[in-house]
Amino acid sequence: MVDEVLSIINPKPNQTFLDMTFGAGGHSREVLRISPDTRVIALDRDPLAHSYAVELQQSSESTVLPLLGKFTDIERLASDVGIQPGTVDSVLFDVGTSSMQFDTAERGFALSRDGPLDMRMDGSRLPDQPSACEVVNLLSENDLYHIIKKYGEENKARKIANMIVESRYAYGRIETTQQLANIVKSVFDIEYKKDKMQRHSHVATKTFQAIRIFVNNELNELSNGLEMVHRLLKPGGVCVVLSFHSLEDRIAKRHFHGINLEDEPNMSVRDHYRNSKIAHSMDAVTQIMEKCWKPYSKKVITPSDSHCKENPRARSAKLRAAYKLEVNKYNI
Ligand SMILES: C[S@@+](CC[C@H](N)C(=O)[O-])C[C@H]1O[C@@H](n2cnc3c(N)ncnc32)[C@H](O)[C@@H]1O
Repeated sequence: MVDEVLSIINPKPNQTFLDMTFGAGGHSREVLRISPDTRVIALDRDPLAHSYAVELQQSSESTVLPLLGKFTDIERLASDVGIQPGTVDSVLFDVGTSSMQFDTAERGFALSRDGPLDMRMDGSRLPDQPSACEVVNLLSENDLYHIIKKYGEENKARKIANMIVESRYAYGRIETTQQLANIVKSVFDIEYKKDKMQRHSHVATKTFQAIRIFVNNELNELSNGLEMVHRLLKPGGVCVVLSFHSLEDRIAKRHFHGINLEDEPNMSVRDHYRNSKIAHSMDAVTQIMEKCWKPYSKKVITPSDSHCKENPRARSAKLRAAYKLEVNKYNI
């Protein structure tokens, strides 16, 4: 959805564009093609993606500032290169894994390629960050259940967590993506099932997604990152979030539109309203969040049918955008 993203960002000379997910630099390069005099700040937590941003900086006539770090490092990193709060014109989060990460078996993201169970977007640069291997082998059955249920929205989470722990006892450490895929597969009678969009997806897809989200703390990163970029944006500046699954889209929606209790998983609206104290505090949170952003559109933007035919992977893409309102309520 590059065209949609660019038409919302609408880059102009002397403006500052913050690419929070540089990856292979597809979006940043398009911004510079349209507007070479836009300054691009290129963040990524992945050292390989960062090296591409450095290459772009060295080969381009434009101003490119490569930053290595996570969304939640952005205020510190931006300040280190002289970017002050309230000075950025546009921001893009194109969240999820890049094809460079997914297609490299050694990174351990893909269940279709056998590799070590790793899944760390930062590679090994942060010594304290656990890999997928440590998560799968060291966490309790109950913790694994919660991760697979919450981040994978997997109905068979309980059985899968149990099977992982049984396999650890029976066969020792689970080291590879194929071992984990086979353990999950043994809980199902089939290898592939149809997803909501009637595609055939491997039965371990949701479990892999859940573990990846946990390893990289992806949902907290996005939520806290949105608060930080709000402070960096100018009033009237725009933030775009392009996501590929519902958990991330829900976070963007919460920030840009406020909380809709009807949308909250595992949460009964009636239960909340039974306790008026909670209902009151939820109302207050909603109001504060709504005053931070003015949504670009009421509804989520999805790719056209023709776009999906050209690029089937884009089918689950969801785009939301919002403008920063004058008053920054996050600062109170
Ligand atoms: C889908 S790719 C972006 C592709 C990019 N827009 C392009 O056109 O090439 C997502 C990128 O975001 C990075 N990423 C994901 N979560 C991040 C986080 N919390 N902090 C920094 N980078 C992150 C990943 O490392 C990955 O390179």
